[in-house]
Amino acid sequence: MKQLPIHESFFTWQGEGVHMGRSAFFIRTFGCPVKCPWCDSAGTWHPDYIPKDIERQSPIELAEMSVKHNPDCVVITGGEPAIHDLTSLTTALHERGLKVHLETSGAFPLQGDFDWVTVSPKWQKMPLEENLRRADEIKIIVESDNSIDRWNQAIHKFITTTHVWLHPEWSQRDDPSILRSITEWAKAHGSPFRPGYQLHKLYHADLLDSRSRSNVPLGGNQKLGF
Ligand SMILES: Nc1nc2[nH]cc(C(=O)O)c2c(=O)[nH]1
Ligand code: SF4
Ligand SMILES: [Mg+2]
Repeated sequence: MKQLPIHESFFTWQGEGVHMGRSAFFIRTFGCPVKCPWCDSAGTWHPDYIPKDIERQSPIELAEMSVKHNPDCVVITGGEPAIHDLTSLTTALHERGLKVHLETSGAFPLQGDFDWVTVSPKWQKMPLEENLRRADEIKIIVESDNSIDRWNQAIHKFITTTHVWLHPEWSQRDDPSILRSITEWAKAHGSPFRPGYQLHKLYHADLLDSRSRSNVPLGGNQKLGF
């Protein structure tokens, strides 16, 4: 079976979205062509931050590691996991009775069988309509005061889910006008919009597993040369 380049895998809990707080084994694939200026996983793609020791691992090996922890779900994230064919991995996980969740920008066709799909659209590479329709939840990263309005105009026709999360971009998580724009939108529009947060970061939960690597947040810094 085809091996996948893996940036890291670790046991923690899902820090975001509908499944927030559920125990989760994370598999973070290596590689992302989207290149967001505030990416918080730049070690998966940015030339200045790529670790030297990226391993290729087989779907069976990854599934065996996952099942040892008896997690509520296995989250495949990245990077951009959908640049890889994940069919063998999702099969191997399902054969072990595990629920398989995907975190994706939605810009690439999905290959694999997923129990839950989170699409977080990015301006750098727009999501496919079919992925927006398929999404069980959508996560909008609010990076400026008009982010929500712009995304709503761009994608509202393709939204089928009742969970559209509004997350402050992490480097601006204390910015009052970003936070106010989220609160005001949620109050004015109601469902499907919901203010969200990356709760695992407040807990530093992922770092408690020594197999996790520290986040590399670009924080919108254009000088980092992505
Ligand atoms: N605990 C935890 N929850 C998460 N939910 C989505 C994550 C991601 O990086 O895609 C993430 C992550 O990196 N850690
Ligand atoms: S935020 Fe996600 S889509 Fe954007 S560069 Fe980082 S890994 Fe890629
Ligand atoms: Mg993360």
